[in-house]
Amino acid sequence: MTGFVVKPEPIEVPGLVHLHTGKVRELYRDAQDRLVMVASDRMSAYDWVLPTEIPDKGRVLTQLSLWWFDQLADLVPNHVISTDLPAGAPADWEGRTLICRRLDMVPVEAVARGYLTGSGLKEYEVSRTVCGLALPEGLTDGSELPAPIFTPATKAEVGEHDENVSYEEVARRVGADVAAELRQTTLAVYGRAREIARDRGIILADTKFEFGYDDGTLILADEVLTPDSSRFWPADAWQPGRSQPSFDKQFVRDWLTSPASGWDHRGEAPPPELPEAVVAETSAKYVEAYERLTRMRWL
Ligand SMILES: N#Cc1c(N)ncnc1-c1cnn(Cc2cccc(F)c2)c1
Repeated sequence: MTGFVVKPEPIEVPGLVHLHTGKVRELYRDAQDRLVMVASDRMSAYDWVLPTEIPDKGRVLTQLSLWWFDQLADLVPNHVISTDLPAGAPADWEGRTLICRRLDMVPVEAVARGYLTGSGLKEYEVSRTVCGLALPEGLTDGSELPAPIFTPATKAEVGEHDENVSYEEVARRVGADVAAELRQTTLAVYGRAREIARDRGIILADTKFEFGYDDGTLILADEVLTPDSSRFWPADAWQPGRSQPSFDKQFVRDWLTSPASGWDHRGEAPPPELPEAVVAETSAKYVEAYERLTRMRWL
């Protein structure tokens, strides 16, 4: 259950209709029936939206997503129309706002995994499968899979975990043709992205895409290949058999699980505010992810 310590009130902007408050993003619709996606500086960890924001996180991850959309444009079209600020929007939305085509969304979280961890590991430990796909014996937390797999999930209610489903269940829900196109495109995009990341010393362990259709064409939507939608691991610290250090969340996880926080992440109490040092280190990690992946300086 992803909880908010304090659920944010959406900002009212003339001409925009607020549609949804996500864990770390807001969704609006404009007068031209386009979507306006605004990335906040909120961060989630241990199924909570933390009370402390991470400076510049929303802007860094939006610019990273735009860079990935560009890297992938030959594989799949995307939903971004522009990054122009809607009239009357707050100035601090600059750089973290995407104006997007409104699509007929496929109600499936299109997940690709190249490594075994998280919910996939949990299923594997019971059944030696993930989403019903048989995997070899002997795999452990962080193991590289023999080949990347498509492991779809159904979108959970706000605050709940997505539920892994089989490919056959996806085909039952959206039809065989859409299921096949979803799997093929997800694995092609993951394959390209994992190579780009690996060339930069970063393992893209897994990632979640959202797709929609526009006039019969499959379109890549949402945000893509950010540390919020993906697991990024520093390649030089990869060691199967244990939980891998997260590229962006490790400082926060380490502090929240240390005696210094006075918090039990398995309990019901909301998490405490983060110390300034942890905030600064985490903000720097998002900038580092941007600079290493894009090979551009974050100015
Ligand atoms: N992307 C996209 C999209 C599109 N291009 N067309 C129609 N619907 C969506 C859409 C609907 N929900 N979401 C998830 C979402 C994203 C961002 C913030 C949130 F709060 C929630 C995406």
